[in-house]
Amino acid sequence: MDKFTYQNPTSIHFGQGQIASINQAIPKDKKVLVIYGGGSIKSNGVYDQVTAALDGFNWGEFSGVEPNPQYDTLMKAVELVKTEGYDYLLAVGGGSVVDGTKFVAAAACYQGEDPWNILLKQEPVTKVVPLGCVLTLPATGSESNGGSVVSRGKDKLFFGSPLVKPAFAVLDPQTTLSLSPRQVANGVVDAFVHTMEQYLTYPVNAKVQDRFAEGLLHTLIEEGPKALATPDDLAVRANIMWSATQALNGLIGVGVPADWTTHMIGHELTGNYGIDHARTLSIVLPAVMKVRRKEKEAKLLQYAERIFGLTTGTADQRIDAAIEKTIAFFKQMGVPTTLTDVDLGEKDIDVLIESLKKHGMIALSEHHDITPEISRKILMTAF
Ligand SMILES: NC(=O)c1ccc[n+]([C@@H]2O[C@H](COP(=O)([O-])OP(=O)(O)OC[C@H]3O[C@@H](n4cnc5c(N)ncnc54)[C@H](O)[C@@H]3O)[C@@H](O)[C@H]2O)c1
Repeated sequence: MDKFTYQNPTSIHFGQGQIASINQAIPKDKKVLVIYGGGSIKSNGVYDQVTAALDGFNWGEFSGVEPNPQYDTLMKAVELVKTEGYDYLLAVGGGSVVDGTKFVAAAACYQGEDPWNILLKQEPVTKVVPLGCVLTLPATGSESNGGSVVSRGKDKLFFGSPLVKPAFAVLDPQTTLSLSPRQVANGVVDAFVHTMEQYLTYPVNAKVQDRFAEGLLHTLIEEGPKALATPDDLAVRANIMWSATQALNGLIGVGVPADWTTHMIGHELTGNYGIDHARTLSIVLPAVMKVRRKEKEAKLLQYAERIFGLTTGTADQRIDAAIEKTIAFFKQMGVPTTLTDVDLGEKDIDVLIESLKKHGMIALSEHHDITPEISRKILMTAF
């Protein structure tokens, strides 16, 4: 196991009715800006619960943060924070709203030339407006990590800072009951791929992280299809919600290598073609598993045995079967697993490779050896 320092400062308020706890979680002297998306929180009762919990606070609101939050929209919120003197941000929504709020938190305190450089040039974040969140879509883990993904035109870029980890996150599974089957499936697949990207590398004798990751994979494989078949089952939603948080709150990733190739190629698919984030991952991950089967052999065999009980046949046969079972799980969740499924052809690959190069994604993987040519091979394998 590699050495690490781990701290997760986000207080989690989990369970039905926990939105009320934001009344105690935010300091009373703060002026709070509630940031949300297209308004689903107004039809599912979440907005009413949030406003009730903010009784007695000085607060305002900013709506309209899009899926794959857009820089120009977020900069309007930054302006509002500065002109109105908000000193606390409350994100209410899915990963896009939480990510967008993290950027607002950092950009509102940014002293440099252009806040886009936080993403483009990875300029360090030194000060932020504090933030908390009410999560309505279990998927990204953004509710208790320091990551954020923001889009500007076709550029979809990532920044990370411990300073933007939310101070608290409310996770009430009840809020997820209004999600469409598509968004439920996307969330399960996103959490599954986060786990895989921190697990499917090479062994470093990190038994706790491995078995924790395997527990999350088992849970998502068991509960994901149930969430589609019995959409009112709150117990299923609770298990998915907690899995998604644990998949990317840093815990399974400490002391082990990670391979974010699937996410980085996936961002180009969303940036260029608008494909839902999770649906890019279900297309790219099986191809990464196929192309990198030698580099990942030991962990692929462990995955085959511990997740799918595959113990007979040659190593190659077990790996093939594990990849097929992964694809079958994605198909069960109703997400695409090939570029053909989303109507892309070979001509689109040049566009994607150029975007990867433009964004500096030229040395991906746990070995930093996935060049644009290997990314091309991965994409060609994804048909
Ligand atoms: N910060 C991270 O660590 C991290 C990790 C992975 C992905 N991401 C990013 O997060 C974004 C995706 O976030 P997401 O998957 O949570 O989806 P999302 O926030 O984009 O939401 C998807 C859709 O679901 C709707 N929605 C949300 N909650 C709802 C509810 N309870 N009922 C009905 N509709 C609801 C939203 O309005 C939106 O239309 C992408 O930009 C992705 O790149 C971030």
